Order: sequence, then C-alpha cells, then structure tokens
Amino acid sequence: MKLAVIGTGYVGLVTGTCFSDLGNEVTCIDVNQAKVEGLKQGIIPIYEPGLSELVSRNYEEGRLQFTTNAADVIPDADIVYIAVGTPQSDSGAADLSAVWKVVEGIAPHLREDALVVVKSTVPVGTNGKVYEMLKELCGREVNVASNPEFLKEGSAISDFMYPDRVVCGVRNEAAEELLQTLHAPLVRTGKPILFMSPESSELTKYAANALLATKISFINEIANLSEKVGADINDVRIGMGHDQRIGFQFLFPGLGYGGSCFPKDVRALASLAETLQLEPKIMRAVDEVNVHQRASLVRKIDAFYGGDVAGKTFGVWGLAFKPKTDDIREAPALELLNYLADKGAIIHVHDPEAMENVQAQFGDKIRKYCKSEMEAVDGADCLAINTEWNEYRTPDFKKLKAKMKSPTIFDGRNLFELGNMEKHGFTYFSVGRRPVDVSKT
Ligand SMILES: NC(=O)c1ccc[n+]([C@@H]2O[C@H](COP(=O)([O-])OP(=O)(O)OC[C@H]3O[C@@H](n4cnc5c(N)ncnc54)[C@H](O)[C@@H]3O)[C@@H](O)[C@H]2O)c1
Ligand SMILES: O=c1ccn([C@@H]2O[C@H](COP(=O)(O)OP(=O)(O)O[C@H]3O[C@H](CO)[C@@H](O)[C@H](O)[C@H]3O)[C@@H](O)[C@H]2O)c(=O)[nH]1
Repeated sequence: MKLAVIGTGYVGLVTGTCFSDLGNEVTCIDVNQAKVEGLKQGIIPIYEPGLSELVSRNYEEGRLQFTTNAADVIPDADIVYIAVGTPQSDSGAADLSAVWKVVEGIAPHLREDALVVVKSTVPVGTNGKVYEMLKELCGREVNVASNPEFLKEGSAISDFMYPDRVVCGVRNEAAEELLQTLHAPLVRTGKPILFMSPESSELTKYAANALLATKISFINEIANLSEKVGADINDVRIGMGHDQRIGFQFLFPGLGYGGSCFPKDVRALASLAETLQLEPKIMRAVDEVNVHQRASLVRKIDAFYGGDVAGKTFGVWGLAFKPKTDDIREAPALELLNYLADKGAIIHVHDPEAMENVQAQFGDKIRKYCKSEMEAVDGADCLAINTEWNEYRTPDFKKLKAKMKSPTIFDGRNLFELGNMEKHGFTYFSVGRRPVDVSKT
C-alpha cells in the first residue's frame, strides 16, 4: 500500500517507519525542513531505541521517503495519516491548529478513493469535523477514519509492532477493509483490531491515558500517606498488585507523570467534559495531585536545607521524563532545575540522552553537563535523582560516597534499598518510604 504520513515526530516517524518495514511504500511529510533534510542523511531527530537502524534500512531499500512537499505525495497515497502534534492550548483544551492546517493542505490533492486517518490524539468529534471540512473543501465525500496510537516513548517500536490491540474508528466497510489489510501483520499473534465509531475510538484513546494517569496519581497519594504513617510504599504497592484485579502496572510512585501525553490529555478530557456542562471531578483531581507530586523532590530539598541551597553543589541524575528517551516535555527534572537555578545552586547534570535538549533550555544556568554519572556527583553536597535510567540502579556506593562532599541523596524514583543506604552511611530521602538520616544516628 502507498502511505503518506503527515507529521514526522515521535508518532509519525515511528508509524511511517514501521509500516514501511512491513512492506508498504511510505512517505513521511513534515513542515520542518531541517528535520526532513536530516532524515534523508540518516540523522534521526529523536532518541528512540532501535529507530535509527529501522529508518536507515527502509530508507536505503527505498520503501521509506521523506519530504516537505505534500502535494507531490498525496495524489498517489491510498492512505493519508495525520500525525501532527495536538499540544495543550492556554485554556487546557487540545490545540488542533496543526490538524486543520494539514486538512486544508491535503484537500486539493486527495485521490477520490483515498482514506484519511487521524492518528493524532484529538478530542471526540474531531474526526467528524475533519470529514465535514474535507467534504466542503473537496466538494465530495472523503473517507475519514480514526486510528489512535498507544505507543510509549522508549519502547515505541515494540509497542507499535506488537500492540495489545489496534483501535479503528470507521464510517464504512471500505475503511474497515483497508485498515484491516494494513494492520493484519501486526496482529498475527491473535491480538484484536477493534472496529468502532470514530467517536468511540477518539474517546478510547483519552480514557485509556486518563485511567493510567489516575493509577499514577492514586499511588502517589498513597505514597505521601505512607510517609506520614510509617508504611513503606514499596511493600504496599506489591501487596496491592498481587490482587489480579489491580495488577502491578502503572503503580510506581515517583515524581508524578510527565511527557507529552498524560498531562495534556487528562486536561483535554476534563476540558471537553466541561464544555458539555459535565464536572470532570476525577480528572481534575488526578491533575492536581500530579502537579503537587511533581514538586515533591523540591519540597524535600527545600525543607532539608531550610531553603538555603545557594552555592551548594547538586549532582542531578536523569533529566528525561522517563528512561530510554531524550524527551524532556513536562519532565519533573525541569521543576528541580528551575528551583535550583533560581536559588543560585551550582548544578551538575547527567542524562544518557536528554542533555542536549536541557542545554537548549538552560544553557549556562547549569554549570556542568557531565559525561558520566560519577562526574556529576564529584564534590557534590547532594545527589538528586529524577529518572530511573538502568545505569543509575547499582552504583558502586563506596565510590559514590567518596566522590561526594556530603553523602546525601534525594531519590524521586526509589532506586535504592533503605538497608543499603544505612549500610553505606547515606542520608537518603525517597518516595513513600521512611527517610534514612545518618546525621541523626
Ligand atoms: N509522543 C507519544 O508518545 C505519543 C503517543 C501516542 C499518541 N501521541 C499523539 O500523537 C500526536 C503527535 O505527537 P508527537 O509526540 O509525535 O508530536 P511531535 O511534536 O513529536 O511531532 C509533530 C510533528 O508534526 C510536524 N508538523 C506540525 N505541523 C505540520 C504540518 N502542517 N504539516 C506537516 N508536519 C507538521 C512538526 O514539525 C513535528 O515534526 C499528538 O496528538 C500526540 O498526543 C503521541
Ligand atoms: O508506574 C508508573 C508508570 C509511569 N509513570 C510516569 O508516567 C509518565 C508516562 O509514562 P509512559 O506511559 O511510560 O510513557 P508515555 O510515552 O508518556 O506513554 C503514555 O502516553 C502515550 C501518548 O498518548 C500513550 O500512547 C501510551 O500508551 C501511554 O503509556 C512518565 O513520566 C513516567 O515516569 C509513573 O510515574 N509511574
């Protein structure tokens, strides 16, 4: 099949590349000329495990192309995917301006039998609006479907290639047949392609993200309670998770959810409900708990130092919003960096992939961008951990202690055992567990 994928970001690039790898002829289109030129030279604009190899192979074998010129590609396409960003607008609702721009841009070039598929996460009713808009612009009916994406950054390729389910919102059999054929190689293991109305498909995407976000805010609230009552959230989490009705997934406490999806999607869903005179009490509470949790490391640091961090050296491990990505959109680390920079602390950071993105925002407000995690703690008054990269999980504690000026750790991801911290003589603050304070022993 011939596919045009418009928007070559985390979702568009992964979608286009994976579909090309499955034997389709795919052209990825983006307005960002530098990005497109880079991709043609094998420069991948994001870090996503396995993506670079897959892009290179399919580009070299001619199944995957990149362009800024939609008009050249759309007339040939069986399916046109819309995968542009739908960020949060000032009101909290999703900003659909990029989607409307794409719709206007493709209308004059669409083949009579082409299927337009909205992959971007869009509020319920958007598919219907795209359909109406194309009908108006083209002077005829255009087939429009919804196919939301459920991939996670850091495991995007395997999530795409081995989905739990594929959700498609369609209006007719022609769309169902095309999407069935396109996705057939992804569901050979028996996972379902679920066909439903575009409205149900759009709502499924938001509802899934909102429930996952709810689990995270719930466990963070229980973690804060654990700290007050002397319980250990790790034991509580495991005790809960063994109940099969609850499960273990998305119950890790931490610094709240970040990234480009959960924060904006929870707010967009709440905002949609409010425009319909409903009161989205759960969604608003989930967001509120999350905003509070994102500042939890800052609160602990501020309390420990009595607000006086000026001139103190902070080693910071982890900047990306989660491991295995370079994405810092809504990353909890940004909250900490802003606090430390405003207060005049000396900041040394390390992240395996996200330092360039942080440098673009913080520049010389950060004293050192370090090549290794040990370099970041050299002479540090304390270590603060934001992201659970695997390489941070088992440091040589003797070496770590010897490097630091003071053995103090603020861990937003519960990477270390409390017993280990006691054994090695660290003062250690984590999430939902008792503090270890060696200065008091
Ligand atoms: N990032 C994720 O993990 C993820 C997962 C599932 C769904 N989604 C949803 O997918 C959509 C895309 O997210 P993303 O993270 O890939 O966004 P992104 O910001 O990484 O990429 C969007 C791309 O679209 C391009 N673009 C903007 N306007 C354009 C236009 N008129 N024509 C062509 N290209 C244009 C931008 O230059 C950019 O490269 C969003 O709706 C998001 O909510 C994201
Ligand atoms: O137990 C957990 C699990 C996750 N998180 C945090 O939640 C955020 C989101 O993590 P994750 O869901 O793994 O990454 P995303 O790439 O944001 O993926 C989410 O958002 C995408 C965009 O809509 C969806 O496609 C995915 O299904 C959905 O998981 C991150 O800040 C994590 O640190 C926790 O705090 N505790």
